[in-house]
Amino acid sequence: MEIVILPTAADVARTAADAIEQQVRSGPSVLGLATGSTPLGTYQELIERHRSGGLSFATSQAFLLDEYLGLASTHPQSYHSVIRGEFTDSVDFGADAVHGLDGTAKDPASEALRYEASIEAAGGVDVQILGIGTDGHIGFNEPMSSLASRTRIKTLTRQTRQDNARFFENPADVPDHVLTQGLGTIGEARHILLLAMGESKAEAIAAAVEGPVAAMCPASALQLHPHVTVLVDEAAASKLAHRDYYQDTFGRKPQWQGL
Ligand SMILES: N[C@@H]1[C@@H](O)[C@H](O)[C@@H](COP(=O)(O)O)O[C@@H]1O
Repeated sequence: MEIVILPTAADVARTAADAIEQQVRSGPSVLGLATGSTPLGTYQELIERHRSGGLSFATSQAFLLDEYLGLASTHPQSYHSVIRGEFTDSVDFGADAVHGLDGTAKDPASEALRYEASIEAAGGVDVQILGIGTDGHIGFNEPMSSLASRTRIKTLTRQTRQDNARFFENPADVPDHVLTQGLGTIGEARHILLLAMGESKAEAIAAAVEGPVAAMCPASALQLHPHVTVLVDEAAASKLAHRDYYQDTFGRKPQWQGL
């Protein structure tokens, strides 16, 4: 795991965009996209680089992490709609290149299997962007999710429903259930970028990075992954015990090869 502490949220967004740009410019790529407010600055950066820097996503594909059960892809708060509005419609992904889970599938268990198969058929995810919930969830893998879990239905905690209520007109409209890639599924991405900004994420980041690997903090499963880059601003890094070490080592690898 590489922990990169940056002065501001804008620096986190730029650095994440650098890693994604490098991947996309290397050839046809499969990106794993997260929703939530955390990656929005990164998506803005990528849109800007598409418009003014010629960055093209035309040969790339994207897979969403998760989806609310019961929301059609046309519902404004479905993650399908959100990712289109915040990112993918503003760049040049091909038609059908942005994949998501169908929240209205009649048989969610089959939908989960279909999704796993489609990620595999695409060759797996090259770079996965992740935010983190205040309780340490990634995707919608709430505490106590199996560290080996695959795409499946999950029930949201009260905390997550409260955290996400700000996106809905009425807090009671936040669905109880979701479909989410599992921790095992996410862990197959070849490079994972975990992003966090602000003090509200400081505890979750400390538990994910320095705590024990435990289902109580699903993001701690990332400690088992060979290539994770954690990009945090000062506030989100504020509860890390070994900040000095991370700051001393960043950029000083014997053979620096970027993120
Ligand atoms: N399923 C999403 C996660 O993918 C996201 O990381 C988390 C944090 O959201 P935010 O970035 O808005 O803090 O929220 C949701 O629960």
